[in-house]
Amino acid sequence: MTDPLLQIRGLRLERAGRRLLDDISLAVGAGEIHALLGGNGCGKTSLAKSVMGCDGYAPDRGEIRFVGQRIDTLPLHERARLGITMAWQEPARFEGVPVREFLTLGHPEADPAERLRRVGLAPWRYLGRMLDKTLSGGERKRVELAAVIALAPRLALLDEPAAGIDLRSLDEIVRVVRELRDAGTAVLLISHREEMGRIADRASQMCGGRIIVSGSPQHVAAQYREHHCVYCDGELTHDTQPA
Ligand SMILES: Nc1ncnc2c1ncn2[C@@H]1O[C@H](COP(=O)(O)OP(=O)(O)OP(=O)(O)O)[C@@H](O)[C@H]1O
Repeated sequence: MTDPLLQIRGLRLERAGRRLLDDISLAVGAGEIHALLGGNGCGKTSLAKSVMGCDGYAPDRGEIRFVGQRIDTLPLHERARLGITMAWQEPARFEGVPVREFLTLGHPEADPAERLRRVGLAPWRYLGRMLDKTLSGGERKRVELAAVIALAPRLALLDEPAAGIDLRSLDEIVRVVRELRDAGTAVLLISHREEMGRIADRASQMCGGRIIVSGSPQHVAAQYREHHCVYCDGELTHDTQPA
């Protein structure tokens, strides 16, 4: 890969005496889907939050570069301005916001109906709804993806876009993620579902805060299925080692 859009080197994150991220190195190219697979609690979301610049996730070691520029000390809003966006695993922060408003945040001139159509949702059915528990999981994921697409980000961090959704919705989400990639967005696709790895151009598997294998999606998915982790034996995270 020439000149990756996102380049992470030697990233370490320690919190509450635990090493949540341990020597993470990862590169994602422009217009590439990179799947980050791993079981519960292995550090996928923590890594995404470090890249996005969320409060409390500044790395203790290592660097994050975006288009060659160090971004690990920039605040979240500056990273967003550079074109990085994240779809949250738990979009609780937008609970109760009208769908129409959610899809035009910061862009009052935008057409929310067109945004819904792009993710296969009928505008007449959803524009009057709220982002709350009356939306099904799959509907909510699609509304969330519609908001990401609308931003046309250079890098989208998608945290479990397929969590809790049915097979039909999964097909829709796969289609939308591919469209995002085809429009030039680099995607870091976080999932614990092996089949999401298959839609990627490259993949990595995390375990215990480390990346234990990177390569072709087929290779990583096969490894993930077998879960041959050389670093841990079912431990969720590695305790911080004394210096
Ligand atoms: N700020 C924090 N302070 C202490 N521990 C944290 C913090 N953030 C995350 N953790 C812990 O770090 C580990 C990794 O969490 P993370 O959310 O990154 O995992 P994940 O791979 O995304 O898991 P899942 O698939 O279950 O969402 C978990 O054990 C979690 O409890």
